[in-house]
Amino acid sequence: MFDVTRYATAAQSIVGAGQFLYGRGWSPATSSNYSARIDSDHVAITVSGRHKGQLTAADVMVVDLDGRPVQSQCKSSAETLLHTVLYRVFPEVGAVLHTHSVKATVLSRLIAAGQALELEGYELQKAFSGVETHEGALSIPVFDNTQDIPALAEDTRAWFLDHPEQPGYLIRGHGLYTWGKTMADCLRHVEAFEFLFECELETMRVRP
Ligand SMILES: CSCCC(=O)C(=O)COP(=O)(O)O
Ligand SMILES: [Zn+2]
Repeated sequence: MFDVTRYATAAQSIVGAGQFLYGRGWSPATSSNYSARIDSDHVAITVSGRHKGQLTAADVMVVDLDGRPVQSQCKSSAETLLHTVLYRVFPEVGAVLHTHSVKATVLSRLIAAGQALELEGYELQKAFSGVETHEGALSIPVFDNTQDIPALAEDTRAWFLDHPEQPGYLIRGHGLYTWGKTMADCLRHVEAFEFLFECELETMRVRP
């Protein structure tokens, strides 16, 4: 059982996130999925296939941390396990956002297999929770795209148990996953990533 008021608050934060992210062009054509924690065992998450710029509370459902629907006949996001694994690894996380921007998609295809996206020397790194200086390096892993979501969820679980300080990851040719204590933190992380992706792509353009 979950608290209905907490569910309604989580659903509203997801609807608002969709309006913002779709408006920025980062969640086109029904892509992306969003979630917000309700309590230690339940997460509100987008129903699969919904238009993220036109979400209402009816497009948000509840799953448990194994990704099973709770009091819903809907099908949750095809990538539900990529969300629930993060809520298990990081008990303090309150929101997870997955986006499909052009820059995340293109940049992820330019990173060689087995390499991470290294972000270093940018003042905007401080937009990530817990980062106090531009002098550190962020190492954003790029996982190969796959339709085997349980296997990808397990890969991300293993990687982030070892690297809990990293704020997100890319899936090659697919998109970005990031998270935060609150939905506001998580939205700030998406924005920061998008700025940094643009900087990296622009650097490659002027200095190939
Ligand atoms: C049209 S995008 C293909 C699926 C995807 O990658 C995505 O993010 C949306 O899937 P969902 O099941 O969450 O709607
Ligand atoms: Zn996706």
